[in-house]
Amino acid sequence: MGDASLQLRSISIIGGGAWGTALAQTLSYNDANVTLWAREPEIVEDINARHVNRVFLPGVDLNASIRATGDLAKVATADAILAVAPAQHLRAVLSDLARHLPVGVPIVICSKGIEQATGKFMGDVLEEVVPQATRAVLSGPSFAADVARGLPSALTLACRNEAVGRALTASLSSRQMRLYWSSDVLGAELGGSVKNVLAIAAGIVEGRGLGTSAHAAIVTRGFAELRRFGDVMGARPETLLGLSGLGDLILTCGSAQSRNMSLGRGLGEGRTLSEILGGRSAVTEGVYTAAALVGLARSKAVEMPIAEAVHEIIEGRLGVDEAIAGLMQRPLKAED
Ligand SMILES: NC(=O)C1=CN([C@@H]2O[C@H](COP(=O)(O)OP(=O)(O)OC[C@H]3O[C@@H](n4cnc5c(N)ncnc54)[C@H](O)[C@@H]3O)[C@@H](O)[C@H]2O)C=CC1
Ligand SMILES: O=C(CO)COP(=O)(O)O
Repeated sequence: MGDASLQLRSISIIGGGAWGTALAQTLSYNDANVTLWAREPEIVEDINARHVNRVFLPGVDLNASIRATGDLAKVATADAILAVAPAQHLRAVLSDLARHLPVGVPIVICSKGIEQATGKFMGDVLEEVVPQATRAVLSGPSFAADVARGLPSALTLACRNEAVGRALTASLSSRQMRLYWSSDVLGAELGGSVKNVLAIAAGIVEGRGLGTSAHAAIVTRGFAELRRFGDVMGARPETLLGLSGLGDLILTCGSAQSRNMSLGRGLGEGRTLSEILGGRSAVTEGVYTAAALVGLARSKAVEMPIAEAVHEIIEGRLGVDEAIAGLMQRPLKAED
């Protein structure tokens, strides 16, 4: 599959967190030079000198061919760029990168979130900041630690330009990471953003000891919210039912390996948000996306009671038990 003329010989990854590092690791075994941009000089040093990222991906020996840099100009000339900074910082990083970029370079959004200040998805942020780029999204069920260890995974690669999309799918797939091409860019990034908020709810249910029946209920009704929101936003139903939607929801809600799920679990156990966030350096996207998601849903008159409850708990306006009682006592209605 793919257009040989678009074969990627060099790939740059913007973001030296767990996911950027895991992607660098898996792609370094394909036939491409991989360069990772990290914001922290100690991570650049760790990767170049010791082939590890002890802060964000401890315990993984990285391929010595991966080069790291703190200079955005050095990563701008690659055949494709993977953008993996946290959602609330992506605009700033892309703005710094923009002036170094050639026209038409494919930029693949791998971050999952909605910008709080604007309510925009990352693809829209990219289009605003780097209008000359070809936009793509890589999303699906994939814990960085699994991918970095070479365990099998399957993800969606979305790009409206079919030739570029198929070329990216071919070049970024590996024996361990199987990609499926889609032209639904918004649908592919919507699932990954919304599931982080829903995973906090699933974690709360677990932390509160509400049982596996309640867990199944929250994931299923959460998916109903994701689908309702996706329909109104213009995502395709098959995308929402695919890897980037239902697939990532199942993964993230079902494992405490998820930062979002484990944060919810902590809240359910009675810990405060600041206690939980104070003890971690990793980004927990759902905490920041919840407000943006609820704002967008309200503006489009989409009912999302679970996302609303998560938002109210995060804002400190609602207790966990009140939120659960509120969800259980909503007026009875047809299942949709
Ligand atoms: N970790 C995972 O398993 C996966 C993560 N993702 C997504 O990838 C994105 C990045 O997450 P991770 O790599 O896990 O991050 P991480 O939690 O491992 O590391 C935090 C990252 O945030 C960066 N950062 C902190 N402050 C910043 C600032 N002011 N400006 C720019 N960058 C800043 C750090 O440099 C570091 O790269 C997120 O949107 C996440 O949802 C997607 C799939 C899997
Ligand atoms: O997006 C992810 C898996 O697909 C990672 O989820 P967390 O950010 O909740 O750890």
